[in-house]
Amino acid sequence: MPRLSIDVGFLASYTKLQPAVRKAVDRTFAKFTEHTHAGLHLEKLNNARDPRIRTIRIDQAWRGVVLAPESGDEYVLMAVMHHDDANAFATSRRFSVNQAIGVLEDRNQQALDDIEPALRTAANATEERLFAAFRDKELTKLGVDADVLPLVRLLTSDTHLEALANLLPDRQYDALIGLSSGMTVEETWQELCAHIAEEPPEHIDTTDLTAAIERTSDRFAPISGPEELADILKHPFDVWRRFLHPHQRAIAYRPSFSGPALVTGGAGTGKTVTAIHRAAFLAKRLPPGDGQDILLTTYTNNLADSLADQVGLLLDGPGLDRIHSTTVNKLAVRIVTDAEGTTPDIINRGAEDQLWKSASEWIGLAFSPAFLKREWEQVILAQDLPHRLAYLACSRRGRVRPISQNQKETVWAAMTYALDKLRGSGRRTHLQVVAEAARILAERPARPYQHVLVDEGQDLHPVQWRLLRNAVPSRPDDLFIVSDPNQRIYNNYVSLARIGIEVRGRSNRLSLSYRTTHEILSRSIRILDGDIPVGLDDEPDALNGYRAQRHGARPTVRGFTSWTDELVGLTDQVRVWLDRGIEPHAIGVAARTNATVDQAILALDHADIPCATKRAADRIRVGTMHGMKGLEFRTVALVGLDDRAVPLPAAVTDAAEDIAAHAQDTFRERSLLFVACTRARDELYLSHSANPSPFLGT
Ligand SMILES: Nc1ncnc2c1ncn2[C@@H]1O[C@H](COP(=O)(O)OP(=O)(O)OP(=O)(O)O)[C@@H](O)[C@H]1O
Repeated sequence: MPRLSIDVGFLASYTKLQPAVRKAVDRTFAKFTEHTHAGLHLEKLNNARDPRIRTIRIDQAWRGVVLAPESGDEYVLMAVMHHDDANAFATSRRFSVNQAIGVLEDRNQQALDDIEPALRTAANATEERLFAAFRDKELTKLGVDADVLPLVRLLTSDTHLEALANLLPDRQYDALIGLSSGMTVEETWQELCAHIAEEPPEHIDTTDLTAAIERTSDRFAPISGPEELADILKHPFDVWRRFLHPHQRAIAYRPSFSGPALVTGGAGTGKTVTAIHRAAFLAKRLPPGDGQDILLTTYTNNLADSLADQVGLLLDGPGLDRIHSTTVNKLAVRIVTDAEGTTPDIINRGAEDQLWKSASEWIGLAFSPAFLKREWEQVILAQDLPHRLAYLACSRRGRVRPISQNQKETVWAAMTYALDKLRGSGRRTHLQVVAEAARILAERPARPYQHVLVDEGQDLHPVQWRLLRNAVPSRPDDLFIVSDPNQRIYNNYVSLARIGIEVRGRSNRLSLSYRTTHEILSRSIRILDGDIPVGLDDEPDALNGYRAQRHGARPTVRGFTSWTDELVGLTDQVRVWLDRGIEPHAIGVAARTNATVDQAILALDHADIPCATKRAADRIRVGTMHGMKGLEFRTVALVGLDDRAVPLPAAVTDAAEDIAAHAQDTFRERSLLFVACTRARDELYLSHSANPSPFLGT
């Protein structure tokens, strides 16, 4: 039976069409999936570099370009273009299966033929050869095929190689770039393997298009029938729904993980997308029922809403109502409310800070409010220490500043004072409510969920992990966790193994950023200054292999002599973006503190630029760097990046008080700026007045 696949480039060309042409395209290609294409005329072209490429009439002006087999039944929709462009495209392309890694690739054969004489002339003028150090056998092992090899032997410089960037098959070009930039054959091979989910077989059958298409899931999506085609064409911009990187697909659609699984990867590598696909996959497998069996949870309400929206794009009908998207804190409030019959009264952040201030004063300022709060959250709540003796005996994991037993007595006295006061007010902190919910679930005979999926895992507190652990029975496919320790922006340093969540042997890494450009990524990585955080699996996370395929403008860094001028600079920049046609909601502006955010809003208002702190289609979004977590924009402006604000002195423990906490806090501030920068898809603008943040200098 004929099988149809879509090339991701087809969707890109489809998005540019007028609605009437789109309709004609829909009608034409629906026939393919109905297997009645015998009646469609696939036009063979004279001079085609690949006899399998045909065009198909959409209407008077438009043509589809299709890879159609001479025998066999694998069809690929490649593009839809204006008649002449379609003919030029169709005659110039040639498809092949990469002989090293087995992916399906294409080249601009006509342009390669055209450029060959110039390369030969240049080669005749010199003895130099770019790849003289490599034997044919080595190049062949890296996928360079018999047609490309003679051309490669003519190359004399990097510039000549770069001229072939969009002409050679992508993976063959990548291999050559790897070698020319000084990598060994083995290192280049490792890089190539990043494009496939599994080691390729010993022998690749270069005539097997079906297997090649399956290995190339980031570019080709096989279609099961007319409904699926219609569904894809209804959401042509949401490419992530069907085109997954082979690694994303291998993780999301793995039949089963024998226990909790962890997915790590830098910002924008599609961790959330992978979790959403996994949730949809698990939902479709659930036996019939009417409960919400899958918990999909994340850090903030906004992100939980966006997860729910994305799940809705993947699943409609069965399965969708089985997934409960919420935050851990909201889940806890619901459990406690159900158990106690009333909604818990939660203390706000200002009142909580005041509480620790008064506790610190009560012990004669022997320890600062920040120290006490951290000790309460990171030691007492984290280790679930129920009484004084347990605290005196505990090892204070995660806190490096040593304190004596006498000092522990003082700290405990302050804790007792603060907690008594809190109890007296009838209120609780968020974490206390979460701890209570974890306890309630632990005492119940049954767990409420079949599967729990966690996004932004790096920022959850041990108490929140205990709740999630108690929300699902320990068994295969219980927990699926997504995390990036380089994006940790709260004070939670968790070892999952200590909480009874063992992910060893089930850790997976994603490394290709789909969001941002190479230039923005390089700038953002420099902010981290080479520090390597430890992940939830107790392994250092150096962002190995983290990369972006797209290139774009280098980020702009602007220094001003005053904050007023800096705000004028901001409004000018936003105006330029708007004038270039960037939609307001695709522009993000962020600053380190609420006060600077307020001033940025005032400046934008004053310049008649509509803005809001929440998502709105016709307004640019302004918020704190914390508020940018998990979001993305086409362009991002970060303002107020002075040495007085980034790192924010109030958020960093004094080195004299606790040197380890100081280092942790400083890295957390770096991560915060990293998170904010990596929200940008295409352009990043950074500005400061006075001295720049030290993080910009590295
Ligand atoms: N396979 C894919 N094809 C196309 N786009 C993708 C793919 N995977 C992810 N994306 C897109 O890349 C962007 C980043 O994806 P996602 O939010 O899942 O990354 P993330 O790793 O969770 O990012 P962060 O850690 O910064 O929150 C999104 O716009 C998403 O739609």
